[in-house]
Amino acid sequence: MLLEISTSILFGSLALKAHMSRKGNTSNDSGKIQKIISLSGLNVKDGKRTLTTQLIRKKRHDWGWEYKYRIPLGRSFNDYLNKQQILQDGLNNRRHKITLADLKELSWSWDGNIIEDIQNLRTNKLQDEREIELSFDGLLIIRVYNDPMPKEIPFKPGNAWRIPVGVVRGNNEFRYHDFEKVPHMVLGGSSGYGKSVFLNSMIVSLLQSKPEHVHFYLIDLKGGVELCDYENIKQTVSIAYEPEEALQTLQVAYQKMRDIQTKLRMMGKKNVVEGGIKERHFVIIDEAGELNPKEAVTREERQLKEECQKIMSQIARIGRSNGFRQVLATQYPVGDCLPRQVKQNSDAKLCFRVQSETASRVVLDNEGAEQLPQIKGRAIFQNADQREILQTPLITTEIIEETISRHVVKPVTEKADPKNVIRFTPSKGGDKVVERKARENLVTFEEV
Ligand SMILES: Nc1ncnc2c1ncn2[C@@H]1O[C@H](COP(=O)(O)OP(=O)(O)OP(=O)(O)O)[C@@H](O)[C@H]1O
Repeated sequence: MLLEISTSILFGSLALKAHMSRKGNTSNDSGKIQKIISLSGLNVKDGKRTLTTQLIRKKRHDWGWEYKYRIPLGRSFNDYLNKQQILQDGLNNRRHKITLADLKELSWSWDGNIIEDIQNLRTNKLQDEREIELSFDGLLIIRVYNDPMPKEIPFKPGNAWRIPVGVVRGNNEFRYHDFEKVPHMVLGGSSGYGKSVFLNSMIVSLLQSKPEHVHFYLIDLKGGVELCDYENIKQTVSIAYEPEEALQTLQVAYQKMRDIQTKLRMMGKKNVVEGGIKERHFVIIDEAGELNPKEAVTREERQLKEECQKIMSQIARIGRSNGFRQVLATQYPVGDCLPRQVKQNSDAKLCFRVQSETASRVVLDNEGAEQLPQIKGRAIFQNADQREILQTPLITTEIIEETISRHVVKPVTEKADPKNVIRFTPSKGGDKVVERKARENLVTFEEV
């Protein structure tokens, strides 16, 4: 009898331990974190005293543990941020041990080959990576997550002017960006981390939820490889692949914005919402760094790029009330690649991994994006209220093609009313602008 009771208690506690361990709830790493902090040289010597990083609070959550530390005088949050990888690797070391709970779990699913099962368990443990995140609110906050974030999230459209941005940790909740609330966005990230995929998700989401009211002014300075798919849809008013064409596309957008402004003034309304205007106009520039006048070789090129940046700044300043939204993406976030006024007016920022703290500052006004893991689609999304790490959706070519196929129109060649013609210096690709403007029956360009 006594033996039966003690066996039940033993197996009951083993089962509970295995369950807790599966949920990651038994692993309290505060001691280990403090040890790693100390070994990586973050404590401070003050004469004979050593000032340490003091644990103030720890809290268990469904997703893992949160630890709060007071950092010693003489250390900054950045010092800890620079050691993030060391901390993460140190914490993951311990997981390589096979525990009693693991063996207990194994016994439940044992299929007769214990050696192979233990080998598999060890391999899985070695690949098992917990991720950590650091932040600062007066105290250093270290979050240790039980499970890594998913590396691939399928595309899911938003609704109205809300587009999907990505999925956050823990409950895998989708975050959206509402262009009615925050009209402009900047995107940054080193090559190959997901800027263009994100732009595609955004355009497809808008096409699916607002096909009758969305208008695009697309500038693809990566030679047209990313946005050319949208060239022949009715929502694309103008598209450009070279800086000269970019100026024309921006001029078309600017002219339209002025027309709306005049219309609203005549109606006595302050903005498109008050004026009942449902159309929204999206100026999207992939590789805005190509329009940086500082990078120009000739005087003409510099003037052209300055003109482009002037219009981008004006759209950023007065676009909101006139229904204009601007999204700029850049792979080279250096100081002046994004005009100051554009940055000041773009409260939404999405930054994939970048090379340096400086690049992170250009996009986010904060460091951090240089510490993101080398995972495609992993980004920091920041607006006035919050800053979160998320995994952006991966849209498939099939979804893009299927969405586009619903809106393709044949290029129209008729000209607009001659009295609306603006003159411009000829360049490659000008015809494309003429065609689209004529189709929309807006102001058109005519070569001189
Ligand atoms: N959200 C994502 N989830 C998973 N994989 C992704 C995601 N975004 C991009 N990728 C992968 O990364 C590749 C490169 O993405 P993308 O073309 O968007 O990079 P980019 O930042 O625009 O690079 P570049 O500036 O060099 O063009 C994609 O072909 C895809 O395989």
